[in-house]
Amino acid sequence: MFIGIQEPATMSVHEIRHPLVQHKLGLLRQKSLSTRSFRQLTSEVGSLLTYEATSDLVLEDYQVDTWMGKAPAQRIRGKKITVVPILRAGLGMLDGVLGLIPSAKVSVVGVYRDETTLQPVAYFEKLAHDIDERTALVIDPMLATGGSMLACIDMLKKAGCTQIRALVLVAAPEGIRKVQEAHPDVSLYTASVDQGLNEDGYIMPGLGDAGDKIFGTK
Ligand SMILES: O=P(O)(O)OC[C@H]1O[C@H](OP(=O)(O)OP(=O)(O)O)[C@H](O)[C@@H]1O
Ligand SMILES: O=c1cc[nH]c(=O)[nH]1
Ligand SMILES: [Mg+2]
Repeated sequence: MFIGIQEPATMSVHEIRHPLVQHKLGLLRQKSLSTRSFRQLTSEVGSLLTYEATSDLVLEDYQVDTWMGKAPAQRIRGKKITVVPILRAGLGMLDGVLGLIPSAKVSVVGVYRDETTLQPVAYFEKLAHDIDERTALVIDPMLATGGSMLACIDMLKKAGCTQIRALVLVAAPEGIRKVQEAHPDVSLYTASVDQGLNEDGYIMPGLGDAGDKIFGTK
């Protein structure tokens, strides 16, 4: 029997208004931020989004042996999670997510957005062999047009994965709509639903090019 998180029939969008998340998001938006600080904050917000996205994991009761004998305790039932970073920028959130779920399997997906057409180009896929039994937490700092997230979800579903949650630092309404229409069963956790996209497909105000900021490539 699959024991995981039960997904609602329609896509739910969770904008996490927690003060720590909003404070860190403000810092991430600063124009002059070092690669080191951007990387650190991306990981921290990734961790806080994970905390929210796992708040309905199913618990089971058990007895723990303590210093004074048996005592009632609870543990997560199943523990079947795979984290799915979308290369490259998704790697920036991975440490933070694994900090809270250290034993999760990691399924890596490579997708980049063609700079001219804005269309997603899938180039890598290495998924947990039992992904059909796992809840997937897809991580990517940016949901812009939604093309990259859609390409990733398509890969996961093709491999038999039925429980998918997307964790992004910032989301554009255009991308949310696209994912919502194609995959209403996928829930989204984000620090901010931003204003929208500019003519180059960048999120406004967004974070700029997250991949370049995490890896220091521009
Ligand atoms: O919603 P979309 O319009 O598809 O855009 C979002 C994608 O763009 C960025 O990746 P990018 O293509 O820059 O690749 P990188 O992470 O390797 O820099 C970002 O990390 C998302 O994956
Ligand atoms: O605003 C955006 C859009 C796509 N990719 C980014 O890194 N930033
Ligand atoms: Mg990039």
